[in-house]
Amino acid sequence: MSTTYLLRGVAPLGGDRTDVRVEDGVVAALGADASSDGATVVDGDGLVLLPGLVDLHTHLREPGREDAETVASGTRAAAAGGFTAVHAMANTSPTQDTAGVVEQVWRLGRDAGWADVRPVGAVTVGLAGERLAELQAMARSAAAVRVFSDDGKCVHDPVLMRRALEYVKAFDGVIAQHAQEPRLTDGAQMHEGVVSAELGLTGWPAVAEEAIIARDVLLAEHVGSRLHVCHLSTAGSVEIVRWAKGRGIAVTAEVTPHHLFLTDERVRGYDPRYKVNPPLRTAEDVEAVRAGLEDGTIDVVATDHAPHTREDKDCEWAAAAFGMTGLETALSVVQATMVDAGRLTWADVARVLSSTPAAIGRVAGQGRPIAVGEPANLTLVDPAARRTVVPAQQATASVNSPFAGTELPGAVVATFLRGRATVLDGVLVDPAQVRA
Ligand SMILES: NC(=O)N[C@@H](CC(=O)O)C(=O)O
Ligand SMILES: [Zn+2]
Ligand SMILES: [Zn+2]
Repeated sequence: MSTTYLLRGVAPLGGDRTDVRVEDGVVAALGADASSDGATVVDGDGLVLLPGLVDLHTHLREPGREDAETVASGTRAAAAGGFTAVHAMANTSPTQDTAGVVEQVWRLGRDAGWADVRPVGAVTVGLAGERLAELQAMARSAAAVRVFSDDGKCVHDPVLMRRALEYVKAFDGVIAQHAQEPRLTDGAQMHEGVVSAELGLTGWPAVAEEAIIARDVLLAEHVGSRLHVCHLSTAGSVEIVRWAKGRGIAVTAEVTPHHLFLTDERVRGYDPRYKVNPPLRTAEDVEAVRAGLEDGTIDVVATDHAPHTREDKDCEWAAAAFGMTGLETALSVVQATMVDAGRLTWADVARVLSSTPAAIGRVAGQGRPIAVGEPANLTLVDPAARRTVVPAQQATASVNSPFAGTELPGAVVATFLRGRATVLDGVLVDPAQVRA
């Protein structure tokens, strides 16, 4: 029998305080109807209750790079960050380009029990950009793939991109594009601008991202399919997506926490923790992505949690891998940059970090309203908490956080996956112990 919880005096979506009873995996009662009989009481004084967070863009690294992360360690990090579902990116080894591999990842997630794992299927075989992977077989597999991406690589061949967009319509899928024209980013090490010129590093121009997004929204319009833009990072990209939405094109876009917070000025110290794809941009770009998230042009915040081993990160700038961890700091960064700045409400946070990513990924039972009878996928947050990020204390198996040593607002007090606590009193609760 599962534990029953009474969340006392919590503020759903930051609104009025109420009691919430969690029983048998669902929200069983609200307000005066929510009795504490037989329940473990959680004091919710000052706490905001959100639907469990859903990440559209997570690298779990298994199979292939279990030295950087596993499905178990990555989903543990997800639970610690308040997530109840993650989309596991396809750039594993072997690539998630067959029904067999996506089912393996889905099963590892189910067995670990920390969060729902929705594998992303590769668009092309081996991410090579040459021929389409078995999209339909992945969609029809137990993993029920709906999001397809060659993330890390761009589907740069327009004919292949057109075919992929056409093909996924049959099973309500979406192509999530890593928008990067490869010929314009050959050997690029950071954002192309004033700082790259001063440092003498090969630059990565904004147009390399914007040209692909412009092409893809037109392709999506032409074939009448859904397009999702991964980790959009420039002011020009925001403008193109705003234009496309105005035209009625079915495009959605995500921004990462790090692109909401950090600029290319960080690269001056040559610390590879700040090396990421797409690169950290300018202060003007940061303001544009914040404004885009505020006005709804950008639909989603997605972590692009990209764990790397010390060997792959602790080296000279040019040799270091691209990527930063993010699952355990995402909510705090969104609070710092958007909520505390008065640009998003907690209800907006629920939209950009839960209901909209769940809708884009067609994730059943996640991102739902906090209402009686709904699955109890919930996150309880203390917005008044402050903490300094210490990567070695995080649940992720890697330490490449760009926020190490930074003080951030907010803390996850509890996470519930279908009524079972994966985090309680700010401490991870091992699913294996609950089952035993
Ligand atoms: N974001 C990154 O810098 N790296 C990602 C790939 C990606 O998201 O493009 C990775 O897999 O390490
Ligand atoms: Zn990417
Ligand atoms: Zn990625």
